[in-house]
Amino acid sequence: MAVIRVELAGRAYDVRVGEGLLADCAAQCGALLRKKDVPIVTDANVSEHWRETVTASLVDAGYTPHFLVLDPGEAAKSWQGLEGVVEWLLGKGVERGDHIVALGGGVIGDLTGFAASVLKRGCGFIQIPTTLLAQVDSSVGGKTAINSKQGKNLIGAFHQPALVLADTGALATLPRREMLAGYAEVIKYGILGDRAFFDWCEANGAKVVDGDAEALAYAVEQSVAAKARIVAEDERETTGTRALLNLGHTFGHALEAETGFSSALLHGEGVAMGMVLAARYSARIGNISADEAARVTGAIAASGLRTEISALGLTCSGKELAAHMLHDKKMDAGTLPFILLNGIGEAYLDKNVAMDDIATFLAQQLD
Ligand SMILES: NC(=O)c1ccc[n+]([C@@H]2O[C@H](COP(=O)([O-])OP(=O)(O)OC[C@H]3O[C@@H](n4cnc5c(N)ncnc54)[C@H](O)[C@@H]3O)[C@@H](O)[C@H]2O)c1
Ligand SMILES: O=C(O)C(=O)C[C@@H](O)[C@H](O)[C@H](O)COP(=O)(O)O
Ligand SMILES: [Zn+2]
Repeated sequence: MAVIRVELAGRAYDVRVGEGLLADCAAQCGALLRKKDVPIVTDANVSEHWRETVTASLVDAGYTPHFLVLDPGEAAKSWQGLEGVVEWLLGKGVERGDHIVALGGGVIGDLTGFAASVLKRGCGFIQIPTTLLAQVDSSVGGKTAINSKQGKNLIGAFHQPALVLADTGALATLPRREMLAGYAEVIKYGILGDRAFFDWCEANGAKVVDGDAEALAYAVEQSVAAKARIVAEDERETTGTRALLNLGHTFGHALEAETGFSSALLHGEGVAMGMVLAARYSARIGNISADEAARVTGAIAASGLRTEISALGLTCSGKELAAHMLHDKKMDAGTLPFILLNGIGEAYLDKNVAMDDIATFLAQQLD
C-alpha cells in the first residue's frame, strides 16, 4: 500500500492506495468510526459489486453499516439529491464528530462531501472512491458540489475528507468507458505540469485503461501525489496554482452543459475533449506548435478517448457553447481566465483570452 499525505495545516489526511482496502475498510478507518452505526452513501452499481465486501469488513469488526443507495449518474448531484442525502443522514442521527462514508465515484463523493459540509454546519466524511476518476482526482482535495441548471458544480463547498481509501482492486468491475473517462484526469497531470509523466502515459496509457495492476497503481499514485502537492499549495484556488487542475474543464464543462449533464458525455470525456481544445487554442495563439497540439491529441486518442467535438452532433453555435463558460467559477470581474499551454507539462493561467475569439475557434471545431 502507498500512503500519500495531503499536507493541510490543521486538517492533513492520508490517501491510501492499494489493493484490498475495501475488504479491510473497518481497520483502515479505525477510530474515525466512533459509533457502532456507520452511514454509507453509495449508488446501485457500486452496491451491486462491493456492498458485501464492505459489509463483511464492518460487521466482522462489530459495526452495523447503513446504506443509502442512489441511482447512478450525474443527476444525483442536484438539490433534490442533496436533500435526500441530508434528510437521510439527519434521520440516522449523525453528529458533527461522526464520519459519513462516501463509497463510489465522483458523483457520490461530490454529493456526500457537500452534504457533510452543511450537515449541522459540517461533519466528517471518508472518501472510498471506486472509479479511476475518483481515485486519481475527485476524492482528493475537498472540492464538493452539486450542479445547477446554470452549470456544473455551481453550488458547493471546500470540505476536506478525513481519509481517502483508494482500492485499485475495486476498478476490476468498472466498465471500460468509465476507465477511459478516469484516464483523462490521469493524463491531465502530465499535460499540465509533468512532461515525464505525459511521456509515461503515452507509453503506458493502454495498460492503465486495460487494468494492468502495476500500471494502474503507478498511475493512481502519481496522480494523487500531484494533486496532493497542488492542493497543499493552494487549497482554495486563490493563487492560480490549483486552477491548473481545471485544464480542459472550461471547455469540458460547457460541453457537459450542452449535452445536459447526461450519459451522452461523461465528465472525463468532456475533459479529454477540453484538453484537446486547450492545446489547439494554445497553438492558435502561438504558444505551442501545431505538432505539440497534435501530440496531445494523439496521446488522448491513443487511449481510446474521443477527441473531436464535431463528432458529438451538437446543434449549437460556437457562441452558444462559449456562453456556458460565463458561469465558470474562475470568472473574475467579467474576465474568464483559461488554462492554456506554453508546452506539454507547462500549463498556465491566461487572463487575456478574448471570448469572441473563443467563440470563433469553437465554431471551427464544431464544423
Ligand atoms: N471534486 C473534484 O475534485 C472532482 C474531480 C473530478 C471530477 N469530479 C466530479 O466527479 C463526477 C464524475 O465522477 P465519476 O467519473 O467517478 O462518475 P460516477 O460517480 O458517475 O461513476 C461512474 C459510473 O461508474 C459506476 N461505478 C462506480 N464504481 C464502480 C465500480 N467499482 N464498479 C462498477 N461500476 C462502478 C457508477 O455507478 C457510475 O455508473 C463528476 O460529477 C465530476 O464533476 C469532481
Ligand atoms: O480539484 C480541482 O481543483 C479540480 O479542478 C479537479 C477537476 O478535475 C474537477 O472536475 C473539479 O470539480 C472541477 O472544479 P470546478 O471548480 O471547475 O468545479
Ligand atoms: Zn475534472
